[in-house]
Amino acid sequence: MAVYTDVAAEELADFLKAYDIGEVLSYKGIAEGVENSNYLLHTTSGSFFLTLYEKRVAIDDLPFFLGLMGHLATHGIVCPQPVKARNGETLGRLAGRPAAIIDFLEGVWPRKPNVAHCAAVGAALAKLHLAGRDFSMKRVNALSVSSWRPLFEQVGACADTVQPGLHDFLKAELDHLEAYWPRELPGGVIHADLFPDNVLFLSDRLSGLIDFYFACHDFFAYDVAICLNAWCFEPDHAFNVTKARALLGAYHRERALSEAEQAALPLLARGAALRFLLTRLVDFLNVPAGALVKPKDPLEYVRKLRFQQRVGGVRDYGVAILGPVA
Ligand SMILES: Nc1ncnc2c1ncn2[C@@H]1O[C@H](COP(=O)(O)OP(=O)(O)O)[C@@H](O)[C@H]1O
Ligand SMILES: N[C@@H](CCOP(=O)(O)O)C(=O)O
Repeated sequence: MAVYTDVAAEELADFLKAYDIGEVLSYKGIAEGVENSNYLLHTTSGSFFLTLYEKRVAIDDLPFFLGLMGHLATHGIVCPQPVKARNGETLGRLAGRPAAIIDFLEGVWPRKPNVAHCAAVGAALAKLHLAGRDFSMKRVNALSVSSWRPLFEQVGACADTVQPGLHDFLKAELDHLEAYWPRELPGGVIHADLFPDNVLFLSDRLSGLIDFYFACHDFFAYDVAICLNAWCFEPDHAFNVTKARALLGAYHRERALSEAEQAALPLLARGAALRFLLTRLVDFLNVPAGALVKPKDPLEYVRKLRFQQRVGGVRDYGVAILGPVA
């Protein structure tokens, strides 16, 4: 459950006066997600999603996120569209937080992703990267390699209360990544959080991408690495090369991964694992009093990072070097 900010019915009714989406019939806090306060909103005009943006979303970044969703839709990417108030604005303020209403997408996120899901996500990610090439707004990745040491220092010795020895493990990994992080790879707009809970399916068809609140400019292959970690491990923590091959192959057919991107993938996957390990650690150690949220397990990403540390090359992802696309 992620509701950090409660919304009183009177506040909501007043907020909705600025919109042309009918009268409230019901609104309920959403049990999923950990970053923002989300409500499923039913009005006499239909179903919507109301999001109150919390600590990790900077208000100045919201025009980028909301503008990106609008831009991607013009390129055929199915994603939520921000609802404009009568004054044309997509961003408002509710219960003391920046807030927006976006349309509700039908679909279910896969709790047990299969190989077909991984192929669909690989293709969708490549299409998203291509669609973002002419998006005019820019946003630096606030959670790239330069942000990881401050997160590590914020956690400090408390890391060892989560797992003995974790502090030194994190420090060694951070030193390595800062020393070897790639300087130059193809980049552009990336989603940066395309986990299964942010990809909706209707039956076996991918029906929508959601949660663009970490979207930014960074290496395309880094976004691929995030998906390798998020989609290609089994509940018993084993890496599934069939899923990885499906995801990488589908991506490559839409947007060819260069040899340099393929060579960098294992290191990028280590960085992607460390990034989510650090934010999960911070959240795990700092659950706000009274917040209705179930923090995600940092140790899941310790295991994923240890796997990625042992990867020697893309062959360990089940693919030979991906050649030119026919
Ligand atoms: N526009 C939408 N349409 C349908 N479901 C949505 C939409 N946005 C979010 N959800 C649902 O709410 C959950 C939490 O949303 P998400 O944006 O991931 O949370 P957070 O704001 O914490 O990142 C998602 O996993 C999904 O199930
Ligand atoms: N996907 C991240 C945390 C952010 O999750 P969200 O559902 O709030 O977008 C993770 O799994 O650590």
